[in-house]
Amino acid sequence: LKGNLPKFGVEVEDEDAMSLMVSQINTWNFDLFKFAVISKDHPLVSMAYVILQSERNLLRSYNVDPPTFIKYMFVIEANYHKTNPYHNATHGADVMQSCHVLLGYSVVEQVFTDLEVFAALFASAIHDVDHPGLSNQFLSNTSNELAILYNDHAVLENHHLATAFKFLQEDELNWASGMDDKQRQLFRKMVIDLVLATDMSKHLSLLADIKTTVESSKVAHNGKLVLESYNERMLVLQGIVHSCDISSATKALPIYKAWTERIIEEFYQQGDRERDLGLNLSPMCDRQNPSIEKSQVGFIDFIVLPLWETLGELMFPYCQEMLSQLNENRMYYFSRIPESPRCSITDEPEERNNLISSSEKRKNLR
Ligand SMILES: CC1(C)CC(=O)N(CC(=O)N2CCC(N3N=C(c4ccc(OC(F)F)c(OC(F)F)c4)[C@H]4CC=CC[C@H]4C3=O)CC2)C(=O)C1
Ligand SMILES: [Mg+2]
Ligand SMILES: [Zn+2]
Repeated sequence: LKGNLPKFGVEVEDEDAMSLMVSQINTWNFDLFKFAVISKDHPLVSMAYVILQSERNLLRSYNVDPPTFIKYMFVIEANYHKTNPYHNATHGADVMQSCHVLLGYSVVEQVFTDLEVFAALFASAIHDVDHPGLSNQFLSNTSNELAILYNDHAVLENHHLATAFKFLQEDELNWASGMDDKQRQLFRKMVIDLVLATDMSKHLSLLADIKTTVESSKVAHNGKLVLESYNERMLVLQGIVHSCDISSATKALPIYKAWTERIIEEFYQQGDRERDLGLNLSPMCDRQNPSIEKSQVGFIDFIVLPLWETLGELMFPYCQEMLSQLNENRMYYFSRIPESPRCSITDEPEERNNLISSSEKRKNLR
């Protein structure tokens, strides 16, 4: 099945522009939005092919037939909703590329087996497939069939996994047929553990477990992490994938702002539906009461910074650039938090006299 595959997995207009972008594939500030345009709106197919085939040669290591893998990735990409402002194929490609960068740092390189690296990159690529642009809470509150199917537990994350593995059952998409049973079983177990760890309701327990590992982790003399058990190794990989899933605030400001606009619009669209359904609006979902700057500062302070600080300790001296960018980005939004709306009674005395008292108003209205 050695069809002559295009160099980047997909046909592109401008091979030179694509080659130039691909030469930046190992950088943290890779511009996924530009890549989505240059790849002719196939950012996930081309990202997966470039990383797994050209950069890491992982397809060959596991007898994966490239044309079959590409066909599979086209189906996965087509099952990310293009209409989602945030949870679309570009986000999947972004998390995969971010993961590729972190797994390239020498402190973790050679610590993980090829199969573990393959599982983490594949999990990143499929981790939000068929995302409806709505939260687990919304699906449960509205008794969505997915919430019924998965009993309100990690509903979206279970659905992303089931969707990705269901396609793998189809003969013409089954790129894993070349792996031996033991490898395929372990690969499937790891991908499940990794995608389930992207459920934000698991964030605090995952962070606590990673902190415990950081305290106990022995960094070997060669500066490599020493991770004994499967659970320890999986914990670090879960931390890496989850950190990449909430890495937008660690990227260059223009990229971060673009992701923020997208997630907020997606939240607003959910809020519009909650309003129509007479439900309480979820946090940050009310376009009539925007709180973008405060939410970003809160999200950074409560969630992103604690996680990335811990990852920075685990992978020291790496991830320092992310932490400094994160602080810079925090200041950007913090400095733009609008001061609380001025109270109705102005502090200019003459104006105050013009304001008839509310009881006067009420009298006039009678
Ligand atoms: C209200 C606060 C002061 C205190 C607080 O408790 N929280 C958390 C909160 O309310 N959450 C938890 C995270 C949830 N969440 N949020 C995502 C997300 C992504 C990119 C964002 O911006 C930018 F980086 F692009 C972003 O910005 C945020 F400010 F909205 C949120 C996703 C993360 C992973 C999986 C699916 C998305 C998911 O589950 C949403 C509910 C606060 O955020 C601040
Ligand atoms: Mg998700
Ligand atoms: Zn995600």
